[in-house]
This record gives sequence, structure tokens and C-alpha cells, in this order.
Amino acid sequence: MAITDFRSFLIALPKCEHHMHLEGALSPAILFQLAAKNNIILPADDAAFASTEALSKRYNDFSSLDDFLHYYYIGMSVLIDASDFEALAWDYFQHARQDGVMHAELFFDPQAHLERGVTFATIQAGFEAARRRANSELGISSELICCFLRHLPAAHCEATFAHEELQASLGQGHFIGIGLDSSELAFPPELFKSLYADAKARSLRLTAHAGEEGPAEYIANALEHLEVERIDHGIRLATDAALMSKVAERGIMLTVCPYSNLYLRCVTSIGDLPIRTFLDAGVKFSLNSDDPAYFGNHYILDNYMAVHEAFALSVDEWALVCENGIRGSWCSDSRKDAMLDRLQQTIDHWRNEGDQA
Ligand SMILES: Nc1ncnc2[nH]cnc12
Ligand SMILES: [Zn+2]
Repeated sequence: MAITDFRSFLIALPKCEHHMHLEGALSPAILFQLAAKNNIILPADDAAFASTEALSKRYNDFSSLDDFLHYYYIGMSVLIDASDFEALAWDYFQHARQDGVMHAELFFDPQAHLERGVTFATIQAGFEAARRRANSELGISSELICCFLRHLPAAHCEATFAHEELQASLGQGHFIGIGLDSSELAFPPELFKSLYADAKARSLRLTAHAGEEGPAEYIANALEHLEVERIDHGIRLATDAALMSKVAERGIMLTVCPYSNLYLRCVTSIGDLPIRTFLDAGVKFSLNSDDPAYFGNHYILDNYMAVHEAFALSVDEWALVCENGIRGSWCSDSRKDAMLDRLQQTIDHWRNEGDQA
């Protein structure tokens, strides 16, 4: 079958997003707007904060993960009340709707807000309002994944997890799992073994960033010491064939973020990502936007398009990527069945279109 309009085909696929930091959806325009509303003084000694245009331009020139994180943490300092968190998440959901996302599992970084005096209840109220609205108005289901910042001491992460408000929120089912993010190289997964054991004891789902800038060994360590079910990024897996076979055999899904890897210089082009290697080895992966507002405003569809342009996946391969994303989601079986039905209808429809072309 020849599909002449792959963009429309990719929009129509029922997509699941598993790797999107809500704070990474903060556009320069909303950043300046909230800074003005909340009287937040942005760094006067950095010309990047002179205007929306200057900041957007600086975002096109990150030299590494840490260079990006510097701006990411300054950016989120403008989020103060529940309506700010709601506006941020709602902005993301509107992009997600346009791109054909049916289900989104969204990271957030409470430690970065709690230390500024913003309460867990404030963050949660804002995100919950946007999630409810996304479900009823846009038909997008979502879950939250509470991320811990690995550049902070493990004891700090454990204390945050034990925080009364966080535990109460957990009791009310407000988030489904935990993740580990921020600066990778100096902070290997095994430092957080105790945090992950605590989360596992509370029946939370487990994932962690590994193998983004760090070596494949960090992926092995996250699997062994943190007992994660998914790996966020994981592109360095391709450097270790034995580990790659193990990951494929165990059905561990990687949440790959093509444009993020390009903008943070983990690869020099999207064509250098091991997408074909993973497909050939039977490694499951989903495609995601990570921090779209910081990475050229490339939301999930652009990531799908870029992978298509670089690797020319067949319709069957796209169907497999989509199916793996649905099956690897942390949503109910009935939601998965609804998405699998939609996938089948989409594939059938496009096969007919292709036959007629
Ligand atoms: N790509 C990324 N890697 C690590 N931590 C992050 N926090 C937000 N985006 C991140
Ligand atoms: Zn990430």
C-alpha cells in the first residue's frame, strides 16, 4: 500500500504519550505572562530573558542536558498558583488533541515547586482541573507520574516521597507512578534504590530516565536496582547488544524522544537514533515530545513525522509502534481496548485509501 499523505495517517493514529514533562510545556510566551502576573523577577544578567524572541532563540542553542535544565528550572519558577499549573497543562492538552493523542502520562517535578513554597495541593489542584477538562472536552485520558530530581540527595527525594501531602495525594490516586529525571551522568540510578523500594511498596508504577546522556550501564542498573517497568529515553541501549536482547525479551518499553535528543545534542541528527536497530531487535518503544516548548515547539506529531522522514517506517511498523504504546500504557484494560479498536479502524481505513491511490 502506498500512502501519499503520511502526515494525515500519523495524525489519525491513536497515539499515547508517555514522556512529557508538564513543566517542559511552558512556552516563552506563557513564561513571560506568568512572570508579570506573579511578580517574578527573571535573571537580568542573562540577555536570553530580554524578550520572548530572545528566549526562543536561546532554546534553539542548548549545548547539553544541563544547559537546558538551567533554563527549565528558571522557567518553572513563574508557576505559583493552581490556575498557573492548570493553564500550563491545558495548553499541552490542546496541542495533544491537535496531534491525535488519546492518552497521556505526564511527568511533573514537585521538588522544584515545594522548595519555592508552592504546596503539593496547589500543583495537584491545577493539574487535576486541566486533566478533568481534557477528559470531558477533548476525550484525552491522562495519568500523572511524580518525578524525583536526581541532582538532589537521595535522602531529599525519600523525604519528599514521605511528605504528608504527597502521601495523601497518593492515597487519593492522584498519581500513578514515579520517575527519576534531571542531570543524569553524575547521579546513577542505584542511588535511588530505597526511594523506588518505598514506591513499589505503595504499589506505584516505576520508570526512570536512563541512557539519555548516561551509558547503557545506567539502563541495566535502573532495571536491576530500581526494578523499573519502563526506561525513559534509553537510546544508549543500542551500544550493548546483550542488554538490548534482555530488554526486548522482558518487553521493557523505552520512551524515546527524538527532537529532545537532537536539541540536547545526544545525537547529531534524528537519523542517528537507533530506531531501526530497536525495531530489528524487537525492543518496544514509544515516541514522545519530552519538553516540547523548549525543543522547537515540536509536539508528539512532529516527533512521529521526523522519525518517518528519517526511517520511512511501513504502515505495519507504525501500527506496531502504536500498538506497543497502547499496551505499554498505564491505563485501564477497557481504555486500552478502545484505543486498540481505534488503531484497527485507522489501519483498515488507510489501507483502503492506499489501495485506491
Ligand atoms: N530530557 C530530560 N532529561 C532529564 N531530566 C529532564 N527534565 C525535563 N526534561 C528532562
Ligand atoms: Zn524527560
